[in-house]
Amino acid sequence: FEPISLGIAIGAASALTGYLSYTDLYCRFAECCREEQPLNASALKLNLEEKLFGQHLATEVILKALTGFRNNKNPKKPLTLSLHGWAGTGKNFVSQIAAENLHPKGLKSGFVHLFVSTLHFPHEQHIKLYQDQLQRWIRGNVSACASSVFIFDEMDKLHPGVIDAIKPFLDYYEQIDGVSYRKAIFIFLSNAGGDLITKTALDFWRAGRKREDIQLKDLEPVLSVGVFNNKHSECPWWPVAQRTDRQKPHRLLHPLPAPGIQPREDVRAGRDEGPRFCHRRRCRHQSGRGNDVFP
Ligand SMILES: Nc1ncnc2c1ncn2[C@@H]1O[C@H](COP(=O)(O)OP(=O)(O)OP(=O)(O)O)[C@@H](O)[C@H]1O
Repeated sequence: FEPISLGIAIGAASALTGYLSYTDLYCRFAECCREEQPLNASALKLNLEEKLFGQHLATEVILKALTGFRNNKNPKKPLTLSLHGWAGTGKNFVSQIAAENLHPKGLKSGFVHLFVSTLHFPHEQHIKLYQDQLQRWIRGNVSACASSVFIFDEMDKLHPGVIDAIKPFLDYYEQIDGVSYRKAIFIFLSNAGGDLITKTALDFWRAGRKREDIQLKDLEPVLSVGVFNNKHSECPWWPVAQRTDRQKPHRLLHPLPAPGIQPREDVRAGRDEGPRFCHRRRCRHQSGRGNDVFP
């Protein structure tokens, strides 16, 4: 079939049968947010099992957290996942799998936003600018799509000032200026604690135990003390973790020798003044102001 004729044929058939709504038709050709659409848990499970190796805890926790969150019509706060592990253990990889299952275009989606600390927030002297632009970015994109996904890579290298800019979106707020952040998903990737996770795995191996025997309870105390409870921790967003843990300590999950996970949900609702809509590769100001620092 030739695509234009096929499109017209589908349109005509839809109009005649009433089978496809305008939205359905539109979303066949353009990317739609589809925030109400539940997550296909079987597809996500299959994806994780087939593509992600050696990360049974990450698989289990991500699957549980994402399906539970997306199938909840009224989440109290956004979902926050924190993945820990050494370099090359699959944190970005698993984030991509998660993103693709939330928005089919994955990292190419206008609803999935990837930030790399050293790339997007490199200069300490520009922290105020980063804070302002990041908050506008999040507001603008959550206004456009409530189920937007924000991935922050290299969290351990992110300036605390920038983390302060993210924190309000993770907290419990019903609404801020009419925008709800409850359906947004924040994924933080960090090398912090990677050595501790690896040491635990090594201890298991030396004791003749299988990697799959490692359970969350084996990692939680190690990471809690070594990363989150340590004044000199590389994990600069400890205050967020601390507050959340106090609220829901049972949600503090620690993963494996690689994507270690620490899912917890945080929430906050907010509203955007709506001055602009930002997408992953560009930021357009409705007011006609200049571009953001983000690519
Ligand atoms: N557990 C895994 N299962 C399958 N493939 C993996 C796994 N870990 C890493 N890989 C492969 O290695 C590549 C690099 O991994 P990835 O970028 O996800 O690591 P990372 O933990 O994010 O590292 P960094 O901390 O340096 O950002 C992935 O694109 C993937 O192809």
